[in-house]
Amino acid sequence: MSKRSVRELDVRGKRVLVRVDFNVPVEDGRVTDDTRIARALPTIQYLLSEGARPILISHLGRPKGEPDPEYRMDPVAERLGELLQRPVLKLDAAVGPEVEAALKEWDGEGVVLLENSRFYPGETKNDPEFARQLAALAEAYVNDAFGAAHRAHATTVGVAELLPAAAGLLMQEELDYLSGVLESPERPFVAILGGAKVSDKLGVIKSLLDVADELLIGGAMCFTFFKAQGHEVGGSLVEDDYLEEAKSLLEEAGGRLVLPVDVVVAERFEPDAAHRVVKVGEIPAGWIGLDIGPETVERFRERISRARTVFWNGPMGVFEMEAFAKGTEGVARAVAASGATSVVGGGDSVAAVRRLGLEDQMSHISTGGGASLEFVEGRELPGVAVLPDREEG
Ligand SMILES: Nc1ncnc2c1ncn2[C@@H]1O[C@H](COP(=O)(O)OP(=O)(O)O)[C@@H](O)[C@H]1O
Ligand SMILES: O=C(OP(=O)(O)O)[C@H](O)COP(=O)(O)O
Ligand SMILES: [Mg+2]
Repeated sequence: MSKRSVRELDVRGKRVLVRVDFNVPVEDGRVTDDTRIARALPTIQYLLSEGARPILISHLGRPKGEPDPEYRMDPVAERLGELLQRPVLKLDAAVGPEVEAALKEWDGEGVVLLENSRFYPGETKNDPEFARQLAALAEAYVNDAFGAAHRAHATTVGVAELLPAAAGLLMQEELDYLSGVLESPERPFVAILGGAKVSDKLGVIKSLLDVADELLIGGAMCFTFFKAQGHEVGGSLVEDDYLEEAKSLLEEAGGRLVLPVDVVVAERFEPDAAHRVVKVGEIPAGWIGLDIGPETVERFRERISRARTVFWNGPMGVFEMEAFAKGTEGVARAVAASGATSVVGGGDSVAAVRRLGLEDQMSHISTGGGASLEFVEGRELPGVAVLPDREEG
C-alpha cells in the first residue's frame, strides 16, 4: 500500500514541518558523513520550489531528554547550508515561545532547522503535549526520516496525527526499493549484522532468520553469543538479558547463523591501544573485542561471494579507528565484488562504505540501519503506518 506523497499535499505558501534523519556522525564539530543530509535534499528542494516554508526537525545521537552541548544541531546546519546553497536559520530550541517568535520574524528565505528533538523528554515518550507544541509550528507535516521510522516518537508519530501528513521523497524511495527487493529475493539471501546497538538489534535476529538463508554476525553483536556459549568475552559489549535467547537461537538456527571464529581484541577502547588477533575462546579477561579477525573475514567472504541477495547493517568492528577497521573493510569489499543485489543500510555502515569509496558498487544505500532491518524482517514501521494511504484514482 503506498502512502500519500508530499507531491499530493497542499503546501504552497505554507509552513511545513519536515521530520528528517540528520543523525550523522560528527567529529570535532564537523559532519564526517553527510549522506543523510544529501539524501533529504530532493524533498527540501521540492518544497522550496512549490513555495512552501520548510521547518526541519531531527534527532542527533542519544542525549537524555535535556539540552546537551555535544549534540547541538549546529554542525548539521552548517553542512546543510553548504549542500543546499540557501540560508539555514538554525534555532536553539525546537518548541516554545522563542521558536514561535523566531518563526514569526523569519523572512521565509531558505529553511529553518530546529534544535535536536531529543533535548526534550517528550520526544521518545511520544508525549501528546510535545507533539501538540510541534504541530503548532506548522500547517502540514512531511516525514522524510526513513532512518527513524522504526521509532514511535513525537516527531515521527505524534505530530503526524495532528497535521495533514505525507511521506517525503526519500521515504518513498526507500520503501519502494526495499519492498521490491523483498518481494521475491534471489537466493541465497545472506544477511550481515553488526554494529553497536546490540539490545535493539538482537531482537530481530529470529525473524531475520525466517527471511534470509544465512545470517553472518560481527560487530559488538557477536559477544552476547560467545558468552552464551560459555566463552570468556572480557570487557566486550554484552547484552546479559539476552543470553538464554541467544542460546536457543544458536540451537534452532544451526549452521545458518554464522559467528566469527577469531576476533581482534584490545587492552582499551582507544585508537592506539595494544591489540592482537585471538581465536574465539581465547579472549583474555579484561580485553575488549573490537573487530572480527582475518580468518572470519575469509569465511564471510566465501559465503558473500555465493549470495544472490545481500542485506548488510552494522559495521564489523570499530571502523572509526584504523586498527579495528579491517573486518568492515573486508566485508565491504566482498559485498562490492559479489554479483548479488546488495543493500547496505545504517548511518555508520554507509559512512564506512563511503570512506572506502565503494558506495557506487552497492545496489542500494539505505539511510536506515535499524529501520531497514525491521522492514526486512517484515515489521510495520510506526512512522510509516501513521501516514495516510494514497487515495486511488
Ligand atoms: N565490537 C564492537 N564494540 C564496540 N562497538 C562496535 C563494535 N563493532 C562495531 N562497533 C560500533 O558500532 C557502531 C555502529 O553501530 P550501529 O549504529 O548499530 O550501525 P549502523 O549505523 O550502521 O546501523 C560504530 O560506531 C562502530 O564503532
Ligand atoms: O542512526 C540511526 O539508526 P542506525 O544507527 O541503525 O542507522 C537512526 O537515526 C535512529 O537512531 P536511534 O537508534 O538512536 O533511534
Ligand atoms: Mg548508527
